[in-house]
Amino acid sequence: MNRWLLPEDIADVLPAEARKVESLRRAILDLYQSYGYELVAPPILEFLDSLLTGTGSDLNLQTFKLVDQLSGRTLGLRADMTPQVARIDAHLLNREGVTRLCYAGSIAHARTPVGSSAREELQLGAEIYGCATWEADFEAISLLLKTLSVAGLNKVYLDLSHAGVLEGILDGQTIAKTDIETLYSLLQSKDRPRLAIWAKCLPAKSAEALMALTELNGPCAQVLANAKKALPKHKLVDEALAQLEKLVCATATLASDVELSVDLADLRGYQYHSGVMFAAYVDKLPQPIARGGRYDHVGQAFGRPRPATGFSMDLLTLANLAPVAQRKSAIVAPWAFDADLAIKIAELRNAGEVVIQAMSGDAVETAEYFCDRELVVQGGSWEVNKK
Ligand SMILES: N[C@@H](Cc1c[nH]c[nH+]1)C(=O)O
Repeated sequence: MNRWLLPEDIADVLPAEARKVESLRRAILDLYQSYGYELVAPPILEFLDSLLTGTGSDLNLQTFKLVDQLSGRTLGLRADMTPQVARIDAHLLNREGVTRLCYAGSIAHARTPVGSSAREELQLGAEIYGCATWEADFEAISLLLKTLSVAGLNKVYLDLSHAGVLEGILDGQTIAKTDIETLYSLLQSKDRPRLAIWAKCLPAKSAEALMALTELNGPCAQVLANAKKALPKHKLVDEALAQLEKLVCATATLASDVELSVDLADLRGYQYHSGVMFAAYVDKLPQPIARGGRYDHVGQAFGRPRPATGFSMDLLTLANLAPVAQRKSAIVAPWAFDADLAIKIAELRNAGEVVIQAMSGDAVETAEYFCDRELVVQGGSWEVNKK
């Protein structure tokens, strides 16, 4: 076996792509800064019980585990930074007002996520804590759309959903965790025959509502109007539909090229999501490019209830879809102990040029730069010439 083989669905990021990823990362974090988001950098490893606080079994299954040789305790390699950022807000910052945080860091999945071919991602996201009303969800959605536009992705399909609808329908029923997981996947795949069998144990009204959910998807106004008729009257359901209505109206005023739809059976987020949920899609990618939503219970699990909402995405996937950046042009310089040459190179670099020195006469090989000029001696001084 080749010793340099990498594990399945783990890959290197090579120069031209890495540069694209890095320039996007900088542009997006600068955008978040202009909105007042503060950058945080949680550790890549944590005690497993802390890492999974307030989350569901889906995140547990996605988390790589290892033993800490210092404490003997089990550590988890993060599969999602969002709960870590909630921990920072709840315990380390301890603020009462609205806090906006953003982050960019590596995460790893124990199993390759459906539709993906990578177990490592560069997760980038923004979260708002301390605001329980829809304005925070709206800011998260607006910022998500701006982020995609910074990456050159302007045609976006935004799917909205709400965890409160299902919670309202199932209110008063005791359902085992594993059964709930099956329900999520049946709703996700809109598998009506199997859903009908699954729902047999429920009162007829709840079973009918679950079946109705699989058809409540499509243009927002129509779906929300149908939902009001088809779903049972329940405080949680009514609140969820009212929140979605407000968000849809506000999002429709955004100037970008967004196609909005509602899919009340699409609860594609992690199980910790508790309110409005959204997924953004772009052409040429079957799975969402970004996901987000409300998760008010995570802070509570850390001992300090804090409303929370936000979104995250994989920067590597985003960079892959972003239009190809032009190769930066570069100047090739010889390698020599020459004070004038050193001064000239420093001047050019200070002026923003890329200057690459050729070692011992070898040709410069680079995929990232386009070496279209060279430094040569002309009339006793170093000058830049076209190659
Ligand atoms: N981290 C979540 C998305 C999210 C961010 N903030 C709230 N939700 C995910 O990967 O699905």
